[in-house]
Amino acid sequence: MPSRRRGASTMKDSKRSSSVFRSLFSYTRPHLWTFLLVFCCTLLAIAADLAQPYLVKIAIDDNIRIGKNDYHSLLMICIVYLAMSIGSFVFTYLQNNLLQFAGQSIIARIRKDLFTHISKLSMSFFDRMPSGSLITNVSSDTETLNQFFSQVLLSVVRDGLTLISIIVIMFQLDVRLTLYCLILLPIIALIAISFRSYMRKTYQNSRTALSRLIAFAAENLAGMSLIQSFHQEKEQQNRFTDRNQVYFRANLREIRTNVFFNRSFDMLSSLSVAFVAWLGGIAVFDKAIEFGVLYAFITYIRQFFQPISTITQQWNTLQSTIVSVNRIWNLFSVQPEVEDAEEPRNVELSRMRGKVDFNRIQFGYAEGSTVLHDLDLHIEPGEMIGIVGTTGAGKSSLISMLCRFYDVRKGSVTIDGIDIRELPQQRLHRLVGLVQQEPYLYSGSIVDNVRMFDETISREQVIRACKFVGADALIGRMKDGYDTQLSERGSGLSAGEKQLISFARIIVFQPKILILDEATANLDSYTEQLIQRALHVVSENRTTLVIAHRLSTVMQADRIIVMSGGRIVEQGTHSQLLEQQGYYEQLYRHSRGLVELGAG
Ligand SMILES: Nc1ncnc2c1ncn2[C@@H]1O[C@H](COP(=O)(O)OP(=O)(O)OP(=O)(O)O)[C@@H](O)[C@H]1O
Repeated sequence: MPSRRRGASTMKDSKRSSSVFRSLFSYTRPHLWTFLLVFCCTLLAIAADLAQPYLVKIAIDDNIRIGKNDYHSLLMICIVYLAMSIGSFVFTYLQNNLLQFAGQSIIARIRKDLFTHISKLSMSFFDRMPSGSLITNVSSDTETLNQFFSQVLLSVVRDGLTLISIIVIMFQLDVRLTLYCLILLPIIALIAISFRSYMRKTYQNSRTALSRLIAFAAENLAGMSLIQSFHQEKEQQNRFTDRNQVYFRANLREIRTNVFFNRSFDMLSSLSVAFVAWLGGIAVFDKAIEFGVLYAFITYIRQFFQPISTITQQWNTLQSTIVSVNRIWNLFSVQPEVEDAEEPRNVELSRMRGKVDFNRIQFGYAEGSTVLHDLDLHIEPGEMIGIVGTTGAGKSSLISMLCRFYDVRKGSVTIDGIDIRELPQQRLHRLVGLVQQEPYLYSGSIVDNVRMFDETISREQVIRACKFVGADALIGRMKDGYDTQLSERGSGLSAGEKQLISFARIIVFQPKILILDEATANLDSYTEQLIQRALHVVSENRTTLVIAHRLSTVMQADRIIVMSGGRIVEQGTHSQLLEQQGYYEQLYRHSRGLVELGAG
């Protein structure tokens, strides 16, 4: 029964939308007084606006036409008219500013909460969610919400009230003429409704074309080095031009539709003025109404179309607000898969020794697939473990278990006998330090990058750490030394330089357990020596796990773990493993170019 199903899903959608909007309004609660003030300002601004034609009507009918030559009253009316204009200006100014203040404060709060929420989510979430889409959530979706407060809400209140007030005043001026004018209402509604859906389509088309264009540009900028090295500039320019053209055309169509809609309303407005002038003119000839009434009527009928046109146009913004709010609340409703225990164990970090045990763990990223099989590994405090294995063997997955980026499916990971699920994650991450293959540097100074923006760590501590790992000389050569500002992702620094800075981070944060993921891959031999020395320094008195493709990196390790297909297949020192003449020995010989892996 498709129709019944559609009905049910529509009900579900509308229930969801209403609950989403309820959550949105919970953000508005602290600003209720501001909104009340905005409402009062709006009322006063509308009153001041609408009083003006009425004042002219009084001037015409009660002063000018009768020929009383009552200069005093006329002057008073002019002064009140002027006061109304100033009042309208002041109240509209206040209304706009207050509303913008409340709207921007709400959006800033939502943006902050959203960022905080996202940063607490588990790695499995980031595996599923492309970062481009998250950027859209944090930036443009919240901006659309802002439009809701600054445009839609304002329009509904201001234009809705204006419309009602105009109708009331028109009825008060002349019932018959008002009723004639209201005949136009169905025509207006028909035009508004038919334009509304067309405008929505053109709006959506142009938004889609724009986001495709942005996504394409972002992807290309990120991969520019690859494009240039493959001489693909021309091809990419052509592809960009195609997308640019699509957006250009979609945008023009949207603008054309808007202009056509606005002009149609203007025409309708002129038509109704002609209509009122004709009917009202006859009524004035017949002395059924006064001339001033006709003047006020014509002015009001002109003002009548403006709010309808604005409200109709806000419909699009309201639609995109609903989409954005839904997207934002979808994100808010995602719960982290890895969570702190209800009553986490509070351990003294300085007392931890760094004994690590993987107790028969099993893990897989997706249901039905297993990446780590019943893996058992016990590491003594201060021991240096090298982890080797071919691509996809499960090395990084094993490390992710210790960092608790994911939770094990079976078994447990313990540090000094404590299950890491019982530790607060914040403590765990102070206990376990990770240096990735491509260390991530943020835009900011070197000092801030080393202390990860933690102001409790002093500049002196940072400098000491950099000296300790041998990064001091390199930083000294930079333009502003430790205050050198790094750009996004630390571009401008070599891989080795980034690596040294990330080692300094480790020294500053003093984790008891250190993980190095391919830290010395892709380095020239001089930098590698530098890094090896730094590695030696930082791993002292720390339990260290080093993942390496190049066996030379881990030959000095206390123990080498050889992984294959998510299992530990061999372990021992370099010489013990060579003696065994097993898988490690094959890897070793392969790495020295003696045999092909798997041959024989
Ligand atoms: N985020 C993920 N989502 C789904 N599957 C993943 C994810 N990360 C890794 N895998 C899969 O898990 C298996 C083990 O991958 P893992 O990255 O742990 O291997 P690795 O030994 O570290 O490999 P490499 O040396 O290439 O980094 C692979 O089959 C891989 O495709």
